Amino acid sequence: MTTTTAAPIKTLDKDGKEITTVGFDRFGFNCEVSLDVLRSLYLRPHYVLTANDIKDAKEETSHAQFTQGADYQSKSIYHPDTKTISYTTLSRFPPVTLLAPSERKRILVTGGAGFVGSHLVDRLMLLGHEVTVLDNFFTGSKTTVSHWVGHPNFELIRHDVVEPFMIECDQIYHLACPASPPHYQFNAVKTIKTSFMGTLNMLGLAKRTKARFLITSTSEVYGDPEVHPQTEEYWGHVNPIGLRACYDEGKRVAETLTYGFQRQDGVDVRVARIFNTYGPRMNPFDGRVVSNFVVSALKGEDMTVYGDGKQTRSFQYIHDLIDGLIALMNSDESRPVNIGNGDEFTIGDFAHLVREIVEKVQDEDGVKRTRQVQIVHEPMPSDDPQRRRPDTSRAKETLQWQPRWTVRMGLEEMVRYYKAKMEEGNL
Ligand SMILES: O=C(O)[C@H]1O[C@H](OP(=O)(O)OP(=O)(O)OC[C@H]2O[C@@H](n3ccc(=O)[nH]c3=O)[C@H](O)[C@@H]2O)[C@H](O)[C@@H](O)[C@@H]1O
Repeated sequence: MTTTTAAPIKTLDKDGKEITTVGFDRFGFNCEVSLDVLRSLYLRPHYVLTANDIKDAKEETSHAQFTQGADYQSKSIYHPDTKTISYTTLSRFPPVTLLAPSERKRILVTGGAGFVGSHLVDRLMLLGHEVTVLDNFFTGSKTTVSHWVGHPNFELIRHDVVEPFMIECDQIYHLACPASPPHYQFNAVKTIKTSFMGTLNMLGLAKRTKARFLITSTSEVYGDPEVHPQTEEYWGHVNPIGLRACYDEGKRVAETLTYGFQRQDGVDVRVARIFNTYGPRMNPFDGRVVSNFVVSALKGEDMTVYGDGKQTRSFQYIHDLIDGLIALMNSDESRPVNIGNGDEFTIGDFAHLVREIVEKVQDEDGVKRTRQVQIVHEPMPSDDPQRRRPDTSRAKETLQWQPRWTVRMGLEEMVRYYKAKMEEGNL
């Protein structure tokens, strides 16, 4: 194994201050953890260990620039000659806070093996809580949480939320549902069933256990919005019979159910409306714009912009979202809350930014490009929203939450993550 000598890359927030921790101590719930420890769970500093391969030594150095310190990542060892991969389990788990039994919560995370879920699980585990993950692995993957398997505070259960599930718990984060347009449109009936029956089952569980219930809703409840930016008061503009309806209307009915249980049964509910979010562990093939652009650019393939590229999105980094979800869960705010980043880009401009950042990382790591990737256009999918930007005044006021990560900083980290995956043979 090579020793790492590279100087750490500083991660700066929107105000130019260095980010060394994420989370905060608020609403009686301390969720602050070291960024370095979190990164060691997803940036895989030693993802490849093959005998006498000089290229690997260089890779270790480049990833080490982002992950100084602890290494708690389970190792995936790729053998290029036989195209096989061997996994080792951890000999040691990352240290988790030792909480008094009265402070330790039993937390259920549905969809906990997905992109957002796995980051939430990392945070809750490091904080010392007992975490149970439910996932049917349709879009989630066991590898996202494999570093916790075997830990006494952790349980991973294959279960589809359309079926009831019994457990004793204090908090439920209900995330389970495919979120990328190609995935949720793959089986539209199943998507709406997941939103409706899954939420019904989890609300039933919350009612019985008196657990606090948080649902991750979406900016898609606003449809193709006629109001810009979107506040929580806006009722939306959704085509109820279009291709996106299975997701949009599914989440709208899930919100309706949630407030039904609150009014009728006194269930303690929280509703997060999440705007476009990106980060490591996004399935590289899930078809969303950030992963598509980064993966194409890294592979030297052309990036595809749908339509003329004038439609807009506002991109939030995963750690900001997790901060927002935890703040909302532990606050007293039971109205819907937008969680998103206000930095709005046209998709055309965003493609240029991604290409620039991929080239920067490749230059830093000494990767030679044979040509510059091109930005090409394809027809726009139906009902694609034209503009989207959150008004996050409510989150700022009631949660004292604001996004800290710049889109550029988050993208750089994500590029390094996919670059590692690529060299591991996983892309
Ligand atoms: O990423 C998310 O958080 C959201 O992704 C989707 O919503 P959408 O905004 O359509 O996300 P993308 O599929 O990433 O598309 C964003 C824009 O980029 C365009 N796009 C996408 C992919 C691509 O390769 N090229 C491209 O131009 C799309 O047409 C769209 O205008 C989901 O519907 C949301 O529920 C989810 O929360």
